[in-house]
This record gives sequence, structure tokens and C-alpha cells, in this order.
Amino acid sequence: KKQQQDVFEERYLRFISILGKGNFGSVELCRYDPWGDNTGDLVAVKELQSDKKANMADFQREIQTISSLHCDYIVKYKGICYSAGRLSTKLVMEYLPFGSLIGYMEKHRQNVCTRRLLLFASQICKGMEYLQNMRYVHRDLAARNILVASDTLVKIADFGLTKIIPVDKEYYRVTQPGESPIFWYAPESISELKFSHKSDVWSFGIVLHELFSYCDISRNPKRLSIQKIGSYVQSPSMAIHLLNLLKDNWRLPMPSQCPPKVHSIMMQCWEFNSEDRPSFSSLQDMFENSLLDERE
Ligand SMILES: C[C@H](Nc1nc(-c2c[nH]c3ncc(Cl)cc23)ncc1F)C(=O)NCC(F)(F)F
Repeated sequence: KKQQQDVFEERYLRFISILGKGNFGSVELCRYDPWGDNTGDLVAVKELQSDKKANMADFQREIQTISSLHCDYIVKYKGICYSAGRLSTKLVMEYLPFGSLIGYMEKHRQNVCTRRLLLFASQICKGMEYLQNMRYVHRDLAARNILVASDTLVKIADFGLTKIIPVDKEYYRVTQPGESPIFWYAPESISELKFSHKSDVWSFGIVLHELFSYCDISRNPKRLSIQKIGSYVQSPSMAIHLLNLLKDNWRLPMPSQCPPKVHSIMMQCWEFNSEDRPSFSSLQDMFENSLLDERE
């Protein structure tokens, strides 16, 4: 059923600042203020950067995706705003004041304990479990696409690359790679452009590494992989080098002070064969247990 789309009138959408640039759109902080007295809500508004037709189809799919998701661990859809003359649609979402996980960690890493990292990990896992039950594959799960709602709540965002798994298949094969974040990609995604719930599990393992590295830029997956591959390698063959490393069982080095249980969970997410990786529901159980064990 077509969900009742909340329509936001552009004339009441007051621009405040640019929050950032996404896959093919930019997100602005606005206040929706119909009364004109600054009592309206702050909202995050995503609009298509360029007016390329191809992107418009992708953007419509992103709106379709996010408007169908209702989960505490996924950024909330609020509605759409038809821009002047219907030239382009804007996606209106809830505004999370604590910003992206990367920025939050840069600011607060001193007082984020292991227990809180495990809480964030289990919330991302719950969001991914919900996404899997809706037959969606995120395809861009990374700390840069996690938002912080409060000191004890994170949410998954940016559904620009999300695809629906067809009912008769276990995976989705994309046609063109685009500017792919290969350092978050499972081997089968690098070599065959195949994406599945199990390739999202691989990316979840990378997010775990980012979390337990406190999103330290000097230890981020891209930097650590390029250090291993050699920075002289140019991009198309970068993927081949990375794939061969993964075939030879190289994996990202464990973050310092990473609990052994979390180390083992990451390694399970990074099993070369997708069917050997855990599901998000079994990952959820592992977090329930390790949350109980973790003192602090
Ligand atoms: C392109 C946009 N970039 C940024 N967004 C925000 C942000 C703060 N608060 C927010 N509240 C709702 C939304 Cl949708 C974004 C923000 N902060 C810094 C950014 F660089 C974005 O969407 N990034 C993906 C993700 F949302 F997952 F971080």
C-alpha cells in the first residue's frame, strides 16, 4: 500500500546548514517552521545533487526504501518535499543531533567504554536483522553511515545503494561497480559484484573493527589495507590486490584492547565463503552474551 506521504511545503523549509555530501545527494539541516516563529522541528533534508536522470531513479528508490522501514535502529523517514515546479523531490528525515558515528567518536572516544561499543554494535546488528527480514541488502554498511541519536543509541542511515533481494535468489548482482568502497566489501562483492545478507555481514565485521578502533582515522580499514597493498598501486588493480590478500587469509589487524570475543566475532564475519559467515540473528545472540559478560 502507498504509505501516507507527509508532504512538506518548501516555503516553510528554512535552510540552516549543510550536514554533508552522500552517494549522489547532499543533506541539509533545516527547520520546518510553518508558524514562522522558530518553534518548528529540525529536520535533515536530502536532495539530489545533479539533475542526471539516472540518479533520479536511484533517488526515488532510496525514498521508497527508507519510507518502508520502521525500526528504532534505522533513521526515520518523515516525508517528502516537492521542490519548485516538481523539478526535484527532497527527502525529509529526522535530524539526529549527535551526528555521524565517526564525528562522535573523534569527540568522545576518551569516555566511550567497551560496554558502550558493544551496545552500539548490538543496535547496528538489530537494525541489520530488521533490514534482512525486509529482504533489503544495504551494500554500504560503514561507520560513516551510522548516526548517533544519543549517548546510548545509534541508527543505520544512507540507503542510497540499498537493493531488494529477489524472492527466488539469495543475492543481488549489480551491473556497474560505481565508486565502490571496496575496503568494506566481501570478496564475492569485489570479484563478482554479488551482494547478499552475508556480504552485509562482512561489512558489519568491518564496522566492528571501526568501532573498536574508536573510528581512529590512522587505523581505518582503507588506510590499513593500502598500507598492506602498497600505496603505489593504482585503483583498478587495487581491488585485485585486496582480493588476493583476502584469499591468502590476510585480514585487518586487530585493534588494540579489542576483547577476544569481539575478535572472534569479526573473524567469523570475515569467513571467505559467504555461507560460513554467521547470520545477523546469530550475531545478535553473541552480542547479548558478551554484553552480559562485559564488566565496567
Ligand atoms: C550526507 C550526510 N552526511 C552527514 N550527515 C550528518 C548528519 C547529522 N545529523 C543527521 N541527521 C540525519 C541525517 Cl540523514 C544526517 C545527519 N552529519 C555529517 C554528515 F557528513 C549523510 O546522510 N550521511 C550518512 C549518515 F547519515 F549516515 F551519516
